[in-house]
Amino acid sequence: MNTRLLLVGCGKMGSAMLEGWLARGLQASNVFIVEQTETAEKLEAQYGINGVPDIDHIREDFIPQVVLFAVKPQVLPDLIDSYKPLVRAETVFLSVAAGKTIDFFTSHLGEHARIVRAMPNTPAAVSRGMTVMCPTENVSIAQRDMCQTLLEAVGMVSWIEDESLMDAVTGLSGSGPAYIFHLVEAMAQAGEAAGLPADQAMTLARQTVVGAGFLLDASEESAATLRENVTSPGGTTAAALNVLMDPKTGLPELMTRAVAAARDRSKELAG
Ligand SMILES: NC(=O)C1=CN([C@@H]2O[C@H](COP(=O)(O)OP(=O)(O)OC[C@H]3O[C@@H](n4cnc5c(N)ncnc54)[C@H](OP(=O)(O)O)[C@@H]3O)[C@@H](O)[C@H]2O)C=CC1
Ligand SMILES: O=C(O)[C@@H]1CCC=N1
Repeated sequence: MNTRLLLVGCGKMGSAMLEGWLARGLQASNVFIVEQTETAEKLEAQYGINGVPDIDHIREDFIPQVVLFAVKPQVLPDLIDSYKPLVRAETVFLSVAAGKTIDFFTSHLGEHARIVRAMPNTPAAVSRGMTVMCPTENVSIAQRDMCQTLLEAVGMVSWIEDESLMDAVTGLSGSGPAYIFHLVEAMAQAGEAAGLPADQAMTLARQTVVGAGFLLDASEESAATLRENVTSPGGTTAAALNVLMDPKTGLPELMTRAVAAARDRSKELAG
């Protein structure tokens, strides 16, 4: 947790990771954050971290080991070239931007730049994230280990060699937390439709998803077995699952389309 880190963009995903790292002992003095002026000032007040409005304001003797791009993919083309002076063997560029390919980074930063394309998710804020990473060949073992340590501090890490899978990763675990939050909304809405008061329906939906998540985490059983444990033959759950598991109109079909839509959007964001 002593990595010298330059965090470019500290919005929802950047701050989710940062909060996880600070909770794990990342030293604020080892971090610079590039953000719009007002946000930089707020972050400085909130975390005691050096916040600067652009790369030109970084202390000259600050040589980052990791430059983490956590800005929207759409703004990356405008700012990426200004980071070229930071290219050196000891610096790895870690991007979490959806869709932005390794080719995009090498075309702007040059072939010598060491790049790791990553896809985390927001549960990183509570150290329960899922991050998948894909490195360029020139990323050293030590640099891979450094990225692994950073991201492992905020959840689980997995590496892939085939970069083309990053779009599917984005569609599943990158965007996935939103599907679960929407499930809570849908369950609450359904509870209301079944006759419960709105606030009670939301409490029940929320706690059911939280409880099921904890059970999944604590148990060594598969998701299928945990589902079966709830399902009495001829009972209420079976009646609901007949609807949810319908091969034509059920959740698997709907989820397949949702993940494919996210995957396809990730491909488009490559630009
Ligand atoms: N949110 C998520 O669940 C996940 C997001 N990602 C990826 O993370 C990246 C960030 O997404 P997210 O955090 O949701 O987006 P946000 O808009 O919340 O965060 C981006 C931040 O970057 C700031 N910013 C804009 N321009 C610059 C600049 N030139 N220099 C420095 N900072 C700048 C924005 O400031 P301002 O708002 O003032 O413009 C904002 O605070 C995206 O590429 C996304 O694909 C990956 C996995 C999950
Ligand atoms: O919605 C997005 O584009 C980003 C990438 C994954 C999650 N959020």
